[in-house]
Amino acid sequence: MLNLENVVIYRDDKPMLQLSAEVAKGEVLTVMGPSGAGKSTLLQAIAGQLQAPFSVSGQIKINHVAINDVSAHLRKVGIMYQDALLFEHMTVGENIAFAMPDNSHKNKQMKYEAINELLAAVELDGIADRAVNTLSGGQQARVSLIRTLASEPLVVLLDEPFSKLDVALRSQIRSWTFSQLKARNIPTVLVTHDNDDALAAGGDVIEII
Ligand SMILES: Nc1ncnc2c1ncn2[C@@H]1O[C@H](COP(=O)(O)OP(=O)(O)OP(=O)(O)O)[C@@H](O)[C@H]1O
Repeated sequence: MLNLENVVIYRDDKPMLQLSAEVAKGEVLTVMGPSGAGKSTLLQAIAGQLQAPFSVSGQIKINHVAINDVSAHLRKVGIMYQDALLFEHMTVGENIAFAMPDNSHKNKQMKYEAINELLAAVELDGIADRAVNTLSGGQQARVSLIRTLASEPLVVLLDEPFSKLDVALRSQIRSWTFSQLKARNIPTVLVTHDNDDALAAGGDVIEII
């Protein structure tokens, strides 16, 4: 569960955005609002990655624990952006393996079986050994999703992750993404300008101004 309790984000010490919300496991909170309102900055705050000139007050809690009380590498927040941001010089399998927690599998064989299972869930069976730069945009988007899930996040933040995909692919990858997040009971915050994204997410929508 993700709780945002009286969260206020400041830019140069001036309040820019205020928000309280609760996102249950498997639910998606959609945040909409005009360009520049501070949506991406809010995601940075939830990830505990806020940098000057921004600051935050209030409480951000993941499973009832304030993020400030957890060191950065243990926060387990997965973020997806509009670019897949994969490591171009690695294979698909290496990209996913890199995201997996060190202790997630007993040996390499089990790790690769898990990777293939994840890839199969988005109809990408058998591409673990392909170089990332030989994949189409839609395939890269799916690998990016799988890589995020492989990191076993407690919370996922989606910053316009579908906006560069063409219309047909967009709705398919969107439904894959939401069904995978729901199946894993992951609370998710989606930032988007697209009403169809918000509808597909199926959860509460907050409009910030
Ligand atoms: N490093 C920075 N220093 C100062 N101001 C910044 C910095 N980064 C972003 N901003 C400003 O802070 C405000 C919030 O930016 P943010 O990217 O969070 O908005 P957004 O709602 O996500 O916008 P968009 O919908 O266009 O992505 C904007 O006015 C932006 O110009």
